[in-house]
Amino acid sequence: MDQIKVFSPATVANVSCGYDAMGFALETLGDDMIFTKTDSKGVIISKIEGADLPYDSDKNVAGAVAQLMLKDSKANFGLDIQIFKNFKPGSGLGSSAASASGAAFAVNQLLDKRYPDLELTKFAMQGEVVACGSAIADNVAAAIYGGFILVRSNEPLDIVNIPTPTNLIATIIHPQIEIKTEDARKVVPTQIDLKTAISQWSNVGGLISGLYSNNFDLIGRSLVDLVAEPNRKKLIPFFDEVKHAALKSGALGAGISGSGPSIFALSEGLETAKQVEYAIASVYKKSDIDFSTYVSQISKTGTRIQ
Ligand SMILES: Nc1ncnc2c1ncn2[C@@H]1O[C@H](COP(=O)(O)OP(=O)(O)OP(=O)(O)O)[C@@H](O)[C@H]1O
Ligand SMILES: N[C@@H](CCO)C(=O)O
Repeated sequence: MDQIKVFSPATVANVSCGYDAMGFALETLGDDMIFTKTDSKGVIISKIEGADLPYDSDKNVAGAVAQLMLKDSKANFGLDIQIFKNFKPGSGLGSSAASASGAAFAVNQLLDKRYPDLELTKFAMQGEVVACGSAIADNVAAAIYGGFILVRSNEPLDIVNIPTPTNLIATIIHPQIEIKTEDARKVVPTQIDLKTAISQWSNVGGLISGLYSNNFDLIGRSLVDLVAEPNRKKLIPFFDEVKHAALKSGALGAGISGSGPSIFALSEGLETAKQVEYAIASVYKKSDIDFSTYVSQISKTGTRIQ
């Protein structure tokens, strides 16, 4: 195979109670990327559409991940990468993770599937270091594994796929302001008290149990974040109003997607998810902030060949 076209999904990290530990992939939103083998070694980024991003292969996460993998595998070829961004960097929807995971997946295909998903996740995490300075696994693991994932351990890396009810639907609103993950991480406390920690890990247990058992009430009760959301929500205009509108219109729960500014809600069934979309869009319609909304199933497959 000399060329491959891949789709790499947008992802919702944290999912309220699981800061840096949980995430899921969206079915309908993501980036397209084309990878072509070249005779000369090295990685060139020849096209980027949809966002203003570095062409320098050391600074673009896709280029950085591809270089690492070509070096590690002692590949006898180079790469030309084209990136078509369908959602903006700094959105909280894992833009850098989509590029990093897309690169890890595509290069692996061109190497005849040498690496398992866990190793691909480790390579893609190095892309997150380029994007925000931290080797965060939640977005990239969700993109590579698909579905809903738990990062059970960072060292050694241990990713667990959590089954999800098929009629669990995500509604997303993305106000068009940019929040860099690096900045949003600075407002999250590095220490929390035991009472807060107990509530947080109880909710993680409740959410995972609810996903396994199709218990929508339990999923809703568990979508609570006492660690990142109270500190980050001030960065997101109308966050409380959007969350209130989502819950009032039938969502099971709502919270910040990744490091924001996107806000996600989870609902039982497409019809409710669309009502939630209408309700939360109404909040931003009253302001002068541009926004996009998405309604999507949780992607079972994640990053895939187009
Ligand atoms: N291929 C790429 N795609 C997206 N961002 C990239 C890419 N290459 C480099 N970057 C840089 O990564 C930063 C964006 O990453 P950041 O983690 O802040 O946003 P995000 O991935 O949308 O957010 P989140 O992880 O919260 O969902 C920007 O500084 C951007 O220039
Ligand atoms: N877990 C990360 C996701 C953003 O990449 C955060 O919330 O900072």
